[in-house]
Formats: sequence, C-alpha cells, structure tokens
Amino acid sequence: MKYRHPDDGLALHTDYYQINMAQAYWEDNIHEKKAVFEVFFRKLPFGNGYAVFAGLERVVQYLENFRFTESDIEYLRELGEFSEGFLNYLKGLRFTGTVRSMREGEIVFAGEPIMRIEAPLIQAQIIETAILNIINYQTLIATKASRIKQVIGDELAMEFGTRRAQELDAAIWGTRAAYIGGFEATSNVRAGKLFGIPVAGTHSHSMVQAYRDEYEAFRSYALRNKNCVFLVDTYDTLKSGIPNAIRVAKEFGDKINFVGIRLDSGDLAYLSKEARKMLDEAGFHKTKIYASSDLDEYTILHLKSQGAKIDAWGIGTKLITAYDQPALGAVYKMAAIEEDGKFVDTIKISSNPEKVTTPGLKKVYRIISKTTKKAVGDYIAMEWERPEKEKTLKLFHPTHTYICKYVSNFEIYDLHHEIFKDGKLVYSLPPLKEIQNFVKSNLQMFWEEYKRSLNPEHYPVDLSQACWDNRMNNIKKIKQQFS
Ligand SMILES: Nc1ncnc2c1ncn2[C@@H]1O[C@H](COP(=O)(O)OP(=O)(O)OP(=O)(O)O)[C@@H](O)[C@H]1O
Ligand SMILES: O=P(O)(O)OC[C@H]1O[C@H](OP(=O)(O)OP(=O)(O)O)[C@H](O)[C@@H]1O
Ligand SMILES: O=C(O)c1cccnc1
Repeated sequence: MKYRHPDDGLALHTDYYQINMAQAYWEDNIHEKKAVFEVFFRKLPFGNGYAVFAGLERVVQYLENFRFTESDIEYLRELGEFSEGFLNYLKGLRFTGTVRSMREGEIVFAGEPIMRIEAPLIQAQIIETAILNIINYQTLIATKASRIKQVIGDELAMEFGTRRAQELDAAIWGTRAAYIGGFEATSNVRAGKLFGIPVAGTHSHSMVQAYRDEYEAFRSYALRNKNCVFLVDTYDTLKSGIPNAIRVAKEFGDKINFVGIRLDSGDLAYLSKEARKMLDEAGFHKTKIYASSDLDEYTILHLKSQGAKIDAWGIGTKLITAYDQPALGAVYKMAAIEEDGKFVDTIKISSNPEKVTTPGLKKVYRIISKTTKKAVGDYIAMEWERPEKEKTLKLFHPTHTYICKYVSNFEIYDLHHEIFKDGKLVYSLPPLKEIQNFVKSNLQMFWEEYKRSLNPEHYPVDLSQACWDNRMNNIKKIKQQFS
C-alpha cells in the first residue's frame, strides 16, 4: 500500500466530486469567479439549547497550508480523468479568499452562518469537505463537553476517551474541543504537549493485576508518584480496594499526596457514599472520590440526585464519540456568486421549508438587552443593513412569521470576525485557555432556560425583514421560471 508520501498534504482531503467540478469550472473559465459559501447546521445536537463552536484553529492551519503537492498531482494524474493543463493549474493553487467566522468558543445556534468564505469558486469548492469535516466534529464534541460540564458544575471534569475515539486525530482534536467545552484535564499526553492542556490520571486495573496483589500495586505506585489516586474496584471496592488504599496512604504519610480513589464499576452512588465514610473515618477528609464507567450527562445527573459523593469525573466513550448523536450535520451552502463583477444571490430550493437556503451577502448579530445584559436573540441581516443604528428591531420567526417581538434598548454585535483577507491571515489565534474562558463568560450571557439539559427553551435566530423579503423574492423568481 502506498500510504507513505513524504510530501503528503491535506488538499486531497476532499471529495472526488469537488475535483471533478473544479476541472469543469477551470475548463469553462469560471473558476476565478468569486463565490460566497456559508457554514451552518440545521438542528442543535443532543437536544441541547446551544452549541459551542470549535474548529477554527485547524481550519486556519488547513487554509494556510493549502496546496497540492507533487505526489498529490501525480496521484490525480494516475486517475486519468484530469488534463495536464488543469493539473498544472492545481500545482500553483493557494487559498486567496476572505474568511469571516465566529470565534472559537462562540455560542452558536441552528440556522446561523458560523463561517463565511468568499473565494474564487474553484478554491471555495475544493475546501468544502475539509472545512465541514473539521467543524462538524470539533463543534459536536465541544458542545457535548459543555453539556456534560453544565451538569458536573464546579467539580473536576477529565477527558478519558482516547482509547475509544474514532482514531488518532479524533482523540487529539476531540480532546482539545472537550477542553474548549469546559473540561479541565485530559489523559492524552500528546494533547497535553500539543495544546498545553493539563494532563491527569490514575492507574488501571492491569497494574493491580500485574502485581497480583492490590496492596503491592498501590505501594509500588506510591513509591514512584507523589500524587496518588488509587483505583479501588479491581477485586472488592469496600472490603479490599479502599482498605488497601488507606493502608498505603497511612504507611507513606507525608511522602505522598493521597489525592483520591477511583471507582470504575458497581453502584457508584452507594460506593461513593460508603467510600466517603471510610476515608473520613480514617482522617482523609481531603481525599477525593473519582468516578468513571460509561458516564454521560444523564448518569451524572442521576448520580447527583442520589447524593453520590463524587468529586471528580472521568469521561471517555460517551464524550469523545458523541455517542448519542455522532453527527452535527453542518452544511456548506452557496449564498452568492460573482456575475459581471458584482455578487448575485444564489439559492437552493427544497420541498422542506427548513432546507431552503437564505441567499445573499449577510451578517449575523447577537442582540443583548441593555437592561438585563442577557442575549435576546440572534439576527441575520443583509450586509448593507445597519441594525446597530435602529432604535427598535422586529424579531420574527423565519418560518412561523406571526411569532414576533420588538426589541429596543439593546446592544448589538457582529458575531463574525475577519480571519483571512484575500488569502492573508489577519486574525491572531487566541491561546486555548482564553477560548475556554470565553465559553464560560459567553454562557453567562444566556438565560438558564436556554442552558438546561432537558427540553431547553428555543433561542431565537431570526432574519431581518430585508433578509426575509430577499429570500422570498428569490424563491418567487425560481418558482416563476418553472411555472
Ligand atoms: N447509582 C447509579 N445510578 C445510575 N447509574 C449508575 C449507578 N452506578 C453506576 N451506574 C452506571 O451504570 C452502568 C453500569 O455499567 P455495567 O453494567 O457495565 O457495570 P459495571 O459496574 O461498570 O461493571 P464492569 O465495569 O465490571 O463491567 C454504567 O454506565 C455506570 O456509570
Ligand atoms: O468508561 P469511559 O467513559 O469510556 O471511560 C474510559 C474508561 O477507560 C478505562 O477502562 P478500560 O476498561 O479501558 O481500562 P481499565 O482496565 O484501566 O479500566 C477506564 O477505567 C474507564 O472506564
Ligand atoms: O487515568 C485514568 O484513570 C484513565 C485514563 C484513561 C482512561 N481511563 C482512565
């Protein structure tokens, strides 16, 4: 298998149809026409009331390094479908477009453009697949992490999922997304090195099995590690695991920090309460109880409702694989294309009203009440509109238009930031910790009703009147063509 190419890049990380279309654009000489595409998803995942945008940093890396390498061109040539002229053009292709995007950590909702790409058609087309690939996964995991963290509250949330993730890249970028969503630590050491995420962990059952004696295993661990969290459920949590952990902790005294014990099976509520009593009776009031074992937001909520005495949560499979909803379904749709030097609207019609796209050059704003300082709704307006100059804005549901409200005394801000200008990176990527803090402060802007994990209220994402009218006119025009 020829899977090792020294010059392997990501330009071919695209769907074959993109390259086939690219060749047609090039041959028809429309490839340099500017096109505008938007990234958005149609439904919030996990029944959550909001999503957390993640993936921008990798999109930036991808676009900065976008080029077809020698071996990419050679491979395309081998496929026998592409002309030498076209392949030669691809060799020199770089990203020269303009990208406006929400910042990583932005709170985002269904139906609003997360990112807007304005680029020569051929580029905008080829990059679609990778951009969606990145944003779909990272946003999904950041959202799942945030949802789990909302339930965990101030206790420690650790990402333990690498072994169950969908391959290596998913573990690495999923870990980063989990951190953005609010997790404080990861067991993945490479993610620690690459992103500076704090690494944390305990030990496994195999260590206890290897020594064939729980006490010996804990002792050996304590001899080599200052901070000790002993896994106590290999044989019998209450009769063997916790007593052995306490015995070792007493023997080592100040030589170790008896940070915690970890429960990984059985009735976690019952065992944690018993464990707390045993640790307290032995004088280890500060020793924490860690729990893992197929946890997710539902189990954690249940455990809390049972009064479980758990202080730290290790979450793997259900987080890193977005177990209950493995796809976000974000799409990349054309909103406009250049004709005679000007942009004209483009639309995709569907019999499902929610799938009809919103054409034209638009901006997306967040409206904040000056009285409550809380977010009132998001507002998609035509680029030429100036909603910040209005005294009152009418917000109405884009499909059920009779549902409406008027907002005054508001602040409004553009959710998009310029990331690339004509191919040049003009945005400085913030440190990861700053992104995590941004999520936290951002969430404070939203009423609790939008953040609860069960049946959250629907946060309004509305079109301006001009944007709505423009959409209707475009639909009418298309319908007339076929009547
Ligand atoms: N008190 C509890 N209330 C609700 N769910 C619990 C409680 N205690 C544990 N759970 C969850 O129940 C599930 C139990 O999983 P499972 O049946 O595989 O057993 P286990 O105890 O983990 O055993 P093992 O790991 O040895 O297979 C896990 O998802 C765990 O998080
Ligand atoms: O349950 P998750 O949320 O997926 O969290 C990760 C799991 O990975 C480990 O189990 P594993 O059986 O792989 O190894 P172990 O022998 O160390 O427990 C750990 O004990 C957790 O149970
Ligand atoms: O450190 C741990 O306890 C750990 C790490 C990965 C998976 N499960 C547990």
